[in-house]
Amino acid sequence: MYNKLQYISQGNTIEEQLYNIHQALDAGCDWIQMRFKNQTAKDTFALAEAVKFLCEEYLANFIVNDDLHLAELIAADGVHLGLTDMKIDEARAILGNTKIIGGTANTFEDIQNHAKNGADYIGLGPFRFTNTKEKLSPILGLSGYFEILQKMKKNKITIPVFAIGGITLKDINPLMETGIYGIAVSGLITENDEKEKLIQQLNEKLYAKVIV
Ligand SMILES: Cc1ncc(COP(=O)(O)OP(=O)(O)O)c(N)n1
Ligand SMILES: Cc1ncsc1CCOP(=O)(O)O
Ligand SMILES: [Mg+2]
Repeated sequence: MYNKLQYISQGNTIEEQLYNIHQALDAGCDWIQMRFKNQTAKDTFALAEAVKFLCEEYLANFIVNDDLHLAELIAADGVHLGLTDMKIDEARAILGNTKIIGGTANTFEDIQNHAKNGADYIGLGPFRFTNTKEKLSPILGLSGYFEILQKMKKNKITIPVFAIGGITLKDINPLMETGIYGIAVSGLITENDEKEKLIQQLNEKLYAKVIV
């Protein structure tokens, strides 16, 4: 089973990225998604190699945002694909069944398609506005998650759903009550000065028993 907390990396340079990822690993994150936008192929490859090495050292899962070929090249644990990235079934055909493939969703229909096409998990969002990503899809809010998770239940779709977008500690209990599996966060961890304490608090809430 997957960890319930995924850290999405931040940083405009290789050094910033490595610093942030290292801090997250040190503080107890065991699932990293490397998200390094608008960079040269050379720098992205160099960062990916370094992150792979770090994640191996910390026994953490390592997935790459957007770039399936990079994930394949460096033998990452998987890839996260958005609605405008490579299609999930195409990615599955290339990566095989042993790698993790996550897919972004903003609607129930997106989830249906991803589940049918062989995704391992869904990143459903945005929960609320965030500065971390440009061109956000429509904001779902708690009611959006509730509606979509109810439809999943009705249609017996059981793929794990990770909430994403502007999530803070106090959002976790209400979000978990909608039936999500976990969360993917970037700013919350990157910008916190007491990361170890934060991650412990996040995990306590994420792994508390919730009856849905
Ligand atoms: C876990 C998770 N969920 C959603 C996203 C968003 O992916 P995408 O829509 O492709 O946007 P970018 O991250 O590529 O800007 C994600 N990265 N991770
Ligand atoms: C990648 C992505 N996709 C939807 S919101 C988002 C950013 C999440 O980052 P943060 O946790 O800082 O809001
Ligand atoms: Mg993407």
